[in-house]
Amino acid sequence: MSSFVKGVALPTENIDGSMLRIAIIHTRWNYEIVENLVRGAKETMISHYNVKPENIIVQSVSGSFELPFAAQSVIQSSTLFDAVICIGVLIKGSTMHFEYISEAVSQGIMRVGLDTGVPVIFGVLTCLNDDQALERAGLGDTQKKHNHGIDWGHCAVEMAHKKINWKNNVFN
Ligand SMILES: Nc1c(NC[C@H](O)[C@H](O)[C@H](O)CO)[nH]c(=O)[nH]c1=O
Ligand SMILES: CC(=O)[C@@H](O)COP(=O)(O)O
Repeated sequence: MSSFVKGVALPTENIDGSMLRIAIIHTRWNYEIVENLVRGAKETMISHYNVKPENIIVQSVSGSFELPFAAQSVIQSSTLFDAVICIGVLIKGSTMHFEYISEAVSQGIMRVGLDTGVPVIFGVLTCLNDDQALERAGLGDTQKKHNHGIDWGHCAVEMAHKKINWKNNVFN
């Protein structure tokens, strides 16, 4: 059995997030799981990068299919956001609904980021059963559990920081 642990290495540079403004848009579908993912992202940005709690705007929508529209609408508001994190949990049921939403949401979220120029983080779990979702939100009772919301918090701050640097031709 491989000892390789799947996961993401943290950014190498020290990032000061104290001036960043981040939006988190989450679903109310599977909210017990979503709630922990949101918590992980928020706490990571605050504790690791000094993002101010008042600069983290949290909005909810019904389900994951609404996330791309919500992200676009929030970005087009008069508030300038440095990054947006879309958080949802899709759990396969007995129809093809899961497959259609998963594809539409992933393509939609990517398109909003590319169209607007604001980093939009894909924080949607696409799970085949409840246990997969619980494990990836740091819940449940397996040793492998890990809250991916933490990863998304790191990613949002890094992409916001790099977007600003790259715009100013800083490539350190
Ligand atoms: N089954 C799940 C959904 N379904 C709802 C859709 O996302 C959408 O809200 C509805 O079709 C109205 O447009 N959403 C999730 O986030 N997770 C699910 O497991
Ligand atoms: C992801 C979904 O839409 C899914 O949970 C819906 O369940 P079903 O396919 O049984 O209607």
